[in-house]
Amino acid sequence: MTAGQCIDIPVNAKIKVFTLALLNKDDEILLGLKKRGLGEGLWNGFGGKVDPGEEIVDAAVREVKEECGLTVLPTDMENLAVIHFEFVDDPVILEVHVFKCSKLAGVVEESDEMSPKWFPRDNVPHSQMWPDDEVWYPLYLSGTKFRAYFLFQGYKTILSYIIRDFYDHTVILKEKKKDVII
Ligand SMILES: Nc1[nH]c(=O)nc2c1ncn2[C@H]1C[C@H](O)[C@@H](COP(=O)(O)OP(=O)(O)OP(=O)(O)O)O1
Repeated sequence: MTAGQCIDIPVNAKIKVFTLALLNKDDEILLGLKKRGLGEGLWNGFGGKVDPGEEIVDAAVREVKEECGLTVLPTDMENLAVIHFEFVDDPVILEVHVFKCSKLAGVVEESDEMSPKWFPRDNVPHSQMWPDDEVWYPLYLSGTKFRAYFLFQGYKTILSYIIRDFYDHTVILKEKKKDVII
């Protein structure tokens, strides 16, 4: 999906594309404690920037290998969501492509960037995760594909968000703090 296809951000917005992989085994999800960079100190899925010319799904596969040692195949990566994050006073909007995958090979290994750990899928440490995760996590659990837009003030406060059905763009969830215009 490109910026022009998202109805909640300006067509000419400056976009940086990222991946985020949610890896499942039985009733558990593998999260990594981020050791550095964006989201340091938070439990998160595995992912990062898409390199120039790289397919988004290939970037997702590469980041999984780099960050937790597991091997996944592009064909087993199911596109769950596209989430746009805007930060007040930052002209760059992050476009995060979220994949889920249950076919995992290899051994989980700690990396320079992430310390991985399995959690029960219905009991993840939301107080130590990005605040948006708590909003959309139920959709992941129910297997609902979605598109979302979050407006942040700093990295801890969500000013507004809107979550839409992936296919027909109908609004699933929406909230905004008073006085925020979206
Ligand atoms: N609000 C948010 N909620 C969330 O759950 N994940 C987010 C998020 N904002 C960003 N992310 C994810 C996307 C991506 O997987 C990760 C950030 O990627 P990084 O900065 O770690 O990229 P790279 O691994 O390419 O970085 P370097 O290797 O340090 O260049 O955080």
